[in-house]
Amino acid sequence: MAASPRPAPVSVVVMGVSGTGKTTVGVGIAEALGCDFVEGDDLHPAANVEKMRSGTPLTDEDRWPWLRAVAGRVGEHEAAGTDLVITCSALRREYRDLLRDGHPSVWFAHIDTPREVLEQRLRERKGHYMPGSLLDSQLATLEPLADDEPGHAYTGQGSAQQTVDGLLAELADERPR
Ligand SMILES: Nc1ncnc2c1ncn2[C@@H]1O[C@H](COP(=O)(O)OP(=O)(O)O)[C@@H](O)[C@H]1O
Ligand SMILES: O=C(O)[C@H](O)[C@@H](O)[C@H](O)[C@H](O)COP(=O)(O)O
Repeated sequence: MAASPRPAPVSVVVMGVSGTGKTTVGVGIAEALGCDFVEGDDLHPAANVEKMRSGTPLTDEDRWPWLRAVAGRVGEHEAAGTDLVITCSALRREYRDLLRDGHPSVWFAHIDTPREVLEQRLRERKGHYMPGSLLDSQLATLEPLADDEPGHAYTGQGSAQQTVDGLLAELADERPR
């Protein structure tokens, strides 16, 4: 009997504004899928990190090299045929189009969290370069997923585990493994 074909790999890009839970939830999704997790924040050029640390929002020009680095990681996993979970705010449609270009594995998991919850999380988060003062610009830049983009938006208001489970259920529905 012929072996059943392996499912095509999926690259879950966990997206949304700062403090929405990308890292926390992304780690949980990767554990459930049994795949690699990549922290997209670690792929920023050092100058971007310093800019954010000093309270200045990034521009499109600042973001392009970072987005290309994220896309590069997706490409590596596609070439290896392995699943991946990677965090990347991917705030604008144009950024997501870059990530998806030539990368059919990409599936966006948008964690959508109300502003007041975000403010509290950023106030309480320790040891991160991103100041809460950049939340306004993050929210102003965010363009929600459009209907023709692969992925799903899920509320980040519940527990992290609820968000992990909700996004995994949507993924299973849209990209059966
Ligand atoms: N329900 C929740 N979902 C995700 N993160 C939460 C939740 N409740 C509290 N947090 C906390 O919110 C902060 C921001 O989460 P983080 O994963 O760093 O977000 P992001 O990567 O999107 O900036 C962390 O300190 C995290 O522990
Ligand atoms: O495009 C951007 O403006 C940044 O990439 C930003 O969206 C990202 O969120 C930061 O790297 C902060 O990191 P956290 O999202 O983990 O707070």
